[in-house]
Order: sequence, then structure tokens, then C-alpha cells
Amino acid sequence: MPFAVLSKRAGFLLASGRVSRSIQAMARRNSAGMSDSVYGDLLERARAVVPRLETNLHKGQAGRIGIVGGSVEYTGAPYFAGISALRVGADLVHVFCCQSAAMVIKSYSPDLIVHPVLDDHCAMEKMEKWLDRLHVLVVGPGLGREHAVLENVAALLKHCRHSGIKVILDADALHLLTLDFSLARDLSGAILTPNAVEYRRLFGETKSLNDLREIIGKEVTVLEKGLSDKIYDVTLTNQVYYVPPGGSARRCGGQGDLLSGALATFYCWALNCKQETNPALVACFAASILTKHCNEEAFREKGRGTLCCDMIEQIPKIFRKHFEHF
Ligand SMILES: NC(=O)C1=CN([C@@H]2O[C@H](COP(=O)(O)OP(=O)(O)OC[C@H]3O[C@@H](n4cnc5c(N)ncnc54)[C@H](OP(=O)(O)O)[C@@H]3O)[C@@H](O)[C@H]2O)[C@@H](O)CC1
Ligand SMILES: Nc1ncnc2c1ncn2[C@@H]1O[C@H](COP(=O)(O)OP(=O)(O)OP(=O)(O)O)[C@@H](O)[C@H]1O
Repeated sequence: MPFAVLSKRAGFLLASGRVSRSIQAMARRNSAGMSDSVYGDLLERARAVVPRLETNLHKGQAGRIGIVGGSVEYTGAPYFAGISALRVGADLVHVFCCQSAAMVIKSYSPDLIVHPVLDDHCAMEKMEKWLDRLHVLVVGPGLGREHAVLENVAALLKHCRHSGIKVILDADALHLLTLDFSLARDLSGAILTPNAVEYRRLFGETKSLNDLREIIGKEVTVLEKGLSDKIYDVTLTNQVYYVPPGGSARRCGGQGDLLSGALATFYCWALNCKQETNPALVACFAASILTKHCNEEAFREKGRGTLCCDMIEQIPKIFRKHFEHF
């Protein structure tokens, strides 16, 4: 049913002339991508990984997430990712950013714990004591492309490979991978979240799972963002999952940051859920539909003026409607 609902909504947008002709054509093509039963199964599994809120839980047990990013130019991206992780339900978020970004990010929100370490020559030493406490790291939002920072991030990824910390690689971390893909190849449990252009920079025109597996190895999941998000699962099912199109045609910046933060929290929960056999797949699906619903709902209220902050505001309502236990 949820698939049908999304398709109906797409139909409404088409009828009201609120999406362009090329989007209409893509929506028709992509809506054939995932059957109702696959959608229903993934939604059930996503709901099942959400931890019940019980009074015996202590702070941190519902998720300690790290966001690695934030530079002098980009302070919004790590904020969007971090606050979205918290709004989905993580307990604690640590942001590891450049010195110049730290005060700015702190001033956006007292809920974020901010470490100004990323451009420090002792960055790894300073981060290490926190890393083992974190469940999932999102690496990339607002990172920038400074050589010294990227070197520190490369060292961080080597540390994660060694210690088994699960990472989501987004934005400028994907640029780092275009320089050295060995940092992510076969990185156990890693999730890559490229947009259309990042996907092309990393993988060219490669769309077949077999060809993709040659590049990424057998332990990495790719979520390619677009009108219909595609989840390339080479780890277990060897399938591509096409999330039905949703949301609006409003493409304000930061939506990918919202998605990566939400993904971190769902991933943390899915990894912690003993019954879930494919945590990365379920988390990608959940974050994808949550982001699309937030966009749709914010667009309903704000239209062309919709901003990422408006979408983040929708997270609690959307989460409650689609994922909460009652
Ligand atoms: N408020 C903040 O702090 C925000 C900060 N952010 C941070 O900014 C940093 C740089 O990220 P980025 O994606 O802008 O940079 P980059 O890889 O150079 O790509 C730009 C080029 O790619 C193209 N292009 C982009 N998307 C495309 C698509 N879907 N489909 C097709 N083409 C597409 C586009 O092409 P053009 O339109 O110019 O022809 C453009 O030339 C990163 O750290 C990120 O986290 C953002 O998160 C937003 C909010
Ligand atoms: N053409 C589109 N129509 C509808 N939704 C889209 C479209 N392209 C991307 N999205 C959705 O927007 C969200 C973010 O994807 P996007 O491609 O904008 O990422 P991004 O470029 O990394 O974002 P950011 O602005 O944070 O850097 C995803 O949920 C994706 O499904």
C-alpha cells in the first residue's frame, strides 16, 4: 500500500502541473522499480529496528553518532546531518570539524557536541578517544577539500577499517574516494551516498551490480540519490532496489545532509537489532523514504520557499507517522 500511496501522490502532482515533464516521465519509469510487497517488507523491517523507548535506557543507548565535516565555507552541512540524526532519535551527536567552523556550528545548536580537530596536525590523536564510543560515523558533509584535512580523513578511514567502526561516506568524502578508492574498497559495512554527479565521478556509467562489485568489493552498499533513490546491495541480496519517487521538485541544498544524518541513526539501530540480517539495506530504505516524505510535507507548507531547515522540522511528525511503535 505505501507504494501505491506514493504513486497516487505522484499522480496528484502530475495532475496539478506541479512537476516538470521530464520528472513526469522519470516517475512513470521508476515507479515500476519496487513492488508493493518489497516496499512493505522493507518498511516493516525498518519499523522493527526502531528501539522501544523505555525508562531503563540510559543516555547514548539509542545512538551515539559522529559527523566528520565542517569547514570555513560549509557549516550548514554538518549541522543539518547532526541535527537530523538527533531528530530521528539518536541520543548524542559529536561533530568533528575544522577549527574555523566550530564556534559557528555550536552557535546553531547547543544539542551538538563539537570538536574543532579536523585541521589539527594531531587530529587522529584527538579524535581517537571518542571514536570507540560512537556507533556510526558520517564522513563528508561540509568537509571541504583542503589537502591537510583530507589526509586526516584518510587516516581516520584507515582507523575505522582496523577498528570496525561503521562509516557512511557522503559529499567531500566521496571526492576523497575519487582520489583513492582503496580507502573504501571492501570497507566492511560502509555505505556510500553519492548524488547523481558524485556517482558518475566515482563509477562512470557503471550500473550493473557485477561491474560495481569489481570496484567496491563485497562489503560496501551504495545509495545513489535522485528522483528515485537506488540502493545497490552487493553484500547479501545482490539486487538493486529502486525506492519509489517522492518528495517535490524543490531542490534546495542540504537534503543529502538530512538523509545522511537520518541514515546514521537508522543504521545504528539496524546494526543493533539481532533479527535484522541486512542492516545497511534497511537503513538506506528508511532514510530515503523519510527524506522524501519530509520534502513533500515541507513543500506542502512552504512551496518554492522550502529550505532544508523546514524539512528537518518535519522529521518528528514524519517519523511518528511512518516508523513509530504504538
Ligand atoms: N549549507 C551548507 O553548508 C551546504 C553545504 N554543502 C556542502 O558543499 C560541499 C560541496 O558539495 P556540492 O555537492 O555542492 O559540490 P560538488 O561535488 O562540487 O558538486 C557541485 C557540482 O556538481 C553538479 N551537481 C550537483 N548536484 C548534482 C545533481 N544532483 N545532478 C547533476 N549535477 C549536480 C553541479 O553542477 P552545475 O549545476 O554547476 O552544472 C556543480 O557543478 C560539500 O561539502 C557539501 O556537503 C551541501 O551539502 C549543501 C548545503
Ligand atoms: N530530481 C529529484 N526529484 C526528487 N527528489 C530528488 C531528486 N534528486 C534528489 N532527490 C532527493 O533529494 C535528497 C538528496 O539528494 P541530492 O541529490 O539533493 O543530494 P546531495 O546533492 O548530496 O544534497 P546536498 O544538497 O545535501 O549536497 C534525496 O532524498 C533524494 O531522493
